Amino acid sequence: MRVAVIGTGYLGAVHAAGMAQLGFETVGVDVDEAKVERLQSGRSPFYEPGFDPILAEQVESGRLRFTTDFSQIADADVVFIGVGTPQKADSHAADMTYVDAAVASITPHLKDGALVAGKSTVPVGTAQRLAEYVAENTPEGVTAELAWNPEFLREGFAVQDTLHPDRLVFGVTSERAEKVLREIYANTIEEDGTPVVVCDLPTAELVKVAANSFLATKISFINAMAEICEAAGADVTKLADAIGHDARIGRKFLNAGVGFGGGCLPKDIRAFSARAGELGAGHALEFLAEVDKINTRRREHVVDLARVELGGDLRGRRVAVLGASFKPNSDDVRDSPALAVAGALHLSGAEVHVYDPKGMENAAKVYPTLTYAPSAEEALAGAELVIHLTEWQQFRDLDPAALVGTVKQPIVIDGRNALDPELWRGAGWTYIGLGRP
Ligand SMILES: NC(=O)c1ccc[n+]([C@@H]2O[C@H](COP(=O)([O-])OP(=O)(O)OC[C@H]3O[C@@H](n4cnc5c(N)ncnc54)[C@H](O)[C@@H]3O)[C@@H](O)[C@H]2O)c1
Ligand SMILES: O=c1ccn([C@@H]2O[C@H](COP(=O)(O)OP(=O)(O)O[C@H]3O[C@H](CO)[C@@H](O)[C@H](O)[C@H]3O)[C@@H](O)[C@H]2O)c(=O)[nH]1
Repeated sequence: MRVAVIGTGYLGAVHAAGMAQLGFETVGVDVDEAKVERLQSGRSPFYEPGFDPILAEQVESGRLRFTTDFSQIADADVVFIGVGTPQKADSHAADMTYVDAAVASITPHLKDGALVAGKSTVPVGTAQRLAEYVAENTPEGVTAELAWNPEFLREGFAVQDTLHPDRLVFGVTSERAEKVLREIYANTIEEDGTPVVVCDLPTAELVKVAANSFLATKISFINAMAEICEAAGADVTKLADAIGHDARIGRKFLNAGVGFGGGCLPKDIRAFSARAGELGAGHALEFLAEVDKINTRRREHVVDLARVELGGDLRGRRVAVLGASFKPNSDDVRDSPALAVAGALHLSGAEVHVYDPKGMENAAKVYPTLTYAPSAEEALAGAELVIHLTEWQQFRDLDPAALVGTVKQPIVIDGRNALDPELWRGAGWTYIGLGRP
């Protein structure tokens, strides 16, 4: 079988390389010429652990190629759609222009029997609408079908999650579509025993936003507990350990701190709520507005803490921010809590020096007025306050004893509760965790 992947961002590029790695001849199509050129030369346009070698190897083998020419999908048996669905500029809803444009661009080139498999995260009802569009607009004599196959990969683990997902969801309208998808994913289904959930189109679309809503709710739940712990003088990390031992709750996604960000969780809960409203079921998801509010409050809380630690006025105060990407092992700064905090401090007049191992190039595009330091040590030099906001291993490994003499004032706010309080306090620092005494 031959595969095409439309949209070669974080999802699509890794999916395309994964498909090639599984032995399928694969073409990745994107409208971004620079991105396509870079990918075609075997170099990744973004940082994702383990991706570069697979990309280089598959492009080199000739099994994987990238183009801006949509007619190159003409021999594809399966065409995956992985273009962006960002939040609209003027509302909480998802911007569907990219998905609609991608489907309009491939439809004239689809071959008879092709399966279009949507992977982008979309408002429920999109798949049915696109299925009708494809059925009505394929060339004379061509019958093509549409399925929805949502993607659950995590950035930082994208390669592993693409090749060995926890589960597969096939939203289909025919046995044939299910059979094609089972063939595509035969490797993981047979070797890993990956569970497959076969369902209708709207259920497949909803599984994706339901999963992200649950994850976001879990994080905001523990951050709400952090607020209570702060008020009561309790420790949210111990609380999370204790409730997490209950297998029904589980410890994962109970790390309290500055909250969730990224190109998925924040915009997905908002788009889901907006769509529920359109369906007349907005009341069912009112709690997601609270989840969002708790999350935003965490960022504000860190800025407030910084202001208090610096005596009430941030103007002219030198602050080191460790972290720019929305999570470690990624260069993605979309809706990054670290950058939101750094930006707010800067707007309040602080002199902010940011360091991140991989996210600084992207950060500088979004926040060009912040100062970017070439190393963590240089960000810290002369700082009156250090704020740790993205828990890269490199930051966990910092030696507080070696750094204590380089700052003007040894105070650290650990916005991820990931540094060792005893170690930092033992080295002479004032350590402030979130939701911890
Ligand atoms: N990033 C993730 O971890 C992840 C995981 C699961 C699902 N998703 C979902 O997958 C989708 C893509 O996310 P992403 O993070 O890869 O986004 P991204 O912004 O990194 O990539 C999107 C790509 O689509 C391209 N594009 C836009 N319009 C196009 C068109 N008409 N034709 C061809 N290409 C076009 C863009 O140039 C860009 O390269 C979103 O719906 C997102 O919610 C993302
Ligand atoms: O206990 C936790 C866990 C995560 N986070 C934060 O939550 C955000 C999202 O983290 P994560 O979910 O690991 O990253 P993503 O790569 O955005 O992945 C999510 O979004 C993707 C896109 O939809 C889905 O495919 C994934 O399954 C889903 O986990 C990040 O800012 C994390 O710092 C916390 O604050 N506390």
